[in-house]
Amino acid sequence: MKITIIGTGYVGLVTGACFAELGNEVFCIDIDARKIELLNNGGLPVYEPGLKALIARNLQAGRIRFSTDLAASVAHGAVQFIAVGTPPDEDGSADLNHVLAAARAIGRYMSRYTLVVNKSTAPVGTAQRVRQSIAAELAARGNDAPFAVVSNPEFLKEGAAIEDFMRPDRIVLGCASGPEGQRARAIMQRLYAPFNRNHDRMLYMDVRSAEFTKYAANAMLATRISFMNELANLADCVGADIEAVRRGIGADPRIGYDFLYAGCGYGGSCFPKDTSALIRTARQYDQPLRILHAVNAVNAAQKEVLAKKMTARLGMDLSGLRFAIWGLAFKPNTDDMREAPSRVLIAELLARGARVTAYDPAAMRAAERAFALDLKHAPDARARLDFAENQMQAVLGADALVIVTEWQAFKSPDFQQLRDGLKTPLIFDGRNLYEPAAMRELGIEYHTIGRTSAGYDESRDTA
Ligand SMILES: NC(=O)C1=CN([C@@H]2O[C@H](COP(=O)(O)OP(=O)(O)OC[C@H]3O[C@@H](n4cnc5c(N)ncnc54)[C@H](O)[C@@H]3O)[C@@H](O)[C@H]2O)C=CC1
Ligand SMILES: O=C(O)[C@H]1O[C@H](OP(=O)(O)OP(=O)(O)OC[C@H]2O[C@@H](n3ccc(=O)[nH]c3=O)[C@H](O)[C@@H]2O)[C@H](O)[C@@H](O)[C@@H]1O
Repeated sequence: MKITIIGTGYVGLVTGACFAELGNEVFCIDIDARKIELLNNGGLPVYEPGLKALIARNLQAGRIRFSTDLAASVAHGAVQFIAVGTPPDEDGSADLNHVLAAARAIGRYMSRYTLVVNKSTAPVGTAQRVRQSIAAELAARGNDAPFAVVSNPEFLKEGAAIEDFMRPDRIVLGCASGPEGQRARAIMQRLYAPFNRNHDRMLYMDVRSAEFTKYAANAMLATRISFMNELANLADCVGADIEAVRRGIGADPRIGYDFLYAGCGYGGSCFPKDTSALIRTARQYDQPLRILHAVNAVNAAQKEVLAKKMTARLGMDLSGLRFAIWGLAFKPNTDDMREAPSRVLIAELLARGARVTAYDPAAMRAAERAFALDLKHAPDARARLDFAENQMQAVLGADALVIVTEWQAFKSPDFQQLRDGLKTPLIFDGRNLYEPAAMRELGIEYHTIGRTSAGYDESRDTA
């Protein structure tokens, strides 16, 4: 099938590359000429495992191409995917400017039946606005080419994007009813057929429900994390081990094990933005989402938890101390620094006078850019932040190690070397990577998120 993808970010690139891999002819377009040039030269604007090779293979086979030429790209596809960003507006709502600009471009250049598929995460009612934008452009040039707009939200995770796309749990498709919807549905069914060989993963629904489903999914996942983070903080107080609790509740199939890891808060471009956008939608309808407000507030506080544990142990004034930070990206296997908990932690440590040496396997360059921005008005603090070439170098002579992202390479380090490298054998772990008992045996003072049970002093209990 001939497919156009508008927007070559995480979602557009993965969607385009995966459809090309299945034999489709894919035309990817972006307004960012630098990105397109990079892609045409074999580069990749994002770090995503496996994506570079997948794109290279399909570029060579002539099944995918990249351009800034809107007219040519719209002329190419019978199916046009919109996969542009929907960043938060100042009031937290989703900014639809990019989506509607893409819609107008389609309306400006299409000349035959076109199926427009919105993959960007956008509030209920967006497909309707996309439809209106296209219709207005068509009318302006007296063209009556037929088209349909469907909603096909994306559920991939960064770091596992290709696997998620190629083996989706479900493919949500929101179509209108009637013959127009039937035609769109048949095309999408054909396009996604290779994903449905063993069992049908397509979930058909009306457009507004599909749009809503995307926000509901992210809100549910964010809620699970904030819920566990609150329980972890309480577990620290009562002397319970949140890991044991996670296993204990996860064994109930009604709860399940996934997305119950306590930590130093969720980040990324999606949970923070999508929960805020849903809250904003609810406010518009005077139907406040009280739980989601709490989810966001808990997450904001959780990003401060590591710094709080550090000041409780080391005092409020951290000047004269140097901390090694392992992990800067908001999660492993990505270089994405958007809303990363490391940004809150490092800003706080620097504000308290500390020096910081940070290391991340993939996000160093992105981090340098992020901190240049965050610390624009604090050159003195910026001067106390540097980056190490590897994880052990960061640790050498540091007063403590702080773990913020759970990269595989941090899970089994040489603990003797780690202990000997640190000036003080002290670890603050925001991702609960190690067994507290093993750390005790090694003579390392180990602070976790909700795992202090073994060191709990029962004499603290009141009658
Ligand atoms: N990043 C992720 O893991 C996921 C993101 N989403 C959603 O997918 C959408 C896209 O997200 P990302 O790929 O992360 O965004 P991104 O910011 O990485 O990429 C968006 C791209 O769209 C381009 N663009 C903007 N306006 C354009 C226009 N008028 N014409 C052509 N290109 C244009 C930008 O230059 C940029 O390259 C968002 O709504 C996001 O919430 C959904 C699931 C997963
Ligand atoms: O809409 C989106 O863009 C995407 O948002 C998330 O994907 P992503 O943000 O890439 O990454 P996640 O793996 O969900 O992690 C998000 C954050 O939650 C944190 N997290 C995750 C799981 C957990 O148990 N505990 C926890 O603290 C991670 O450290 C990370 O900071 C969703 O998982 C995807 O399904 C969705 O498509």
